[in-house]
Amino acid sequence: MVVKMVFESYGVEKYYESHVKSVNYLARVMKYREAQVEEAKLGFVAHTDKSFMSTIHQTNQVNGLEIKGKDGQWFGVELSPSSIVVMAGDAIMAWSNNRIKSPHHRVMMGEEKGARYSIAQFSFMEDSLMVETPKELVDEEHPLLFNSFNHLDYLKFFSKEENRRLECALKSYCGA
Ligand SMILES: O=C(O)CCC(=O)C(=O)O
Ligand SMILES: [Fe+2]
Repeated sequence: MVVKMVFESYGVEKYYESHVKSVNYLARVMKYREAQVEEAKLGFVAHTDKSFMSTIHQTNQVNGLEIKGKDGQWFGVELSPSSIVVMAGDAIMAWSNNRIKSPHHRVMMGEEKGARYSIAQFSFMEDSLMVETPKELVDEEHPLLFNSFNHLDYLKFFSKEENRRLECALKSYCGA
């Protein structure tokens, strides 16, 4: 639904049908233990998602998700039991020619409130297709910033130890 709105808002809804037909989904259930000592608060290291789009649903009342804002400051998100976070991944950042940014996020755990549970779903483009910026999103003011790429090959690139520490893996992988 959100992806459809994004396609419509950029006037490229004609690509939406073929897009939804060519994404696969991966779901992951997470349990984060409460921090045992002051230093051990990091539940999930800061990262950007490598997906096209992600959704995160926290299944209990223990918050911990933090997002890095444009100003570089981290802020925590308080999630109600019914809320679903929609997070842009690296692939939609490339697709949108950098209009939509994939934010850095992490999970920080406190010591008191007990374990945190969440379910995340990630969408990925099928192997036979490329993540490609629609030509409508490229013009003189917005030159093409990312070359088209195979999504699974990008995941393989990122899974290599030496590429995990890159400041922006996407730019290193397919920056134009
Ligand atoms: O559990 C969360 O809130 C975030 C999980 C996450 O960022 C991820 O799995 O990529
Ligand atoms: Fe994530």
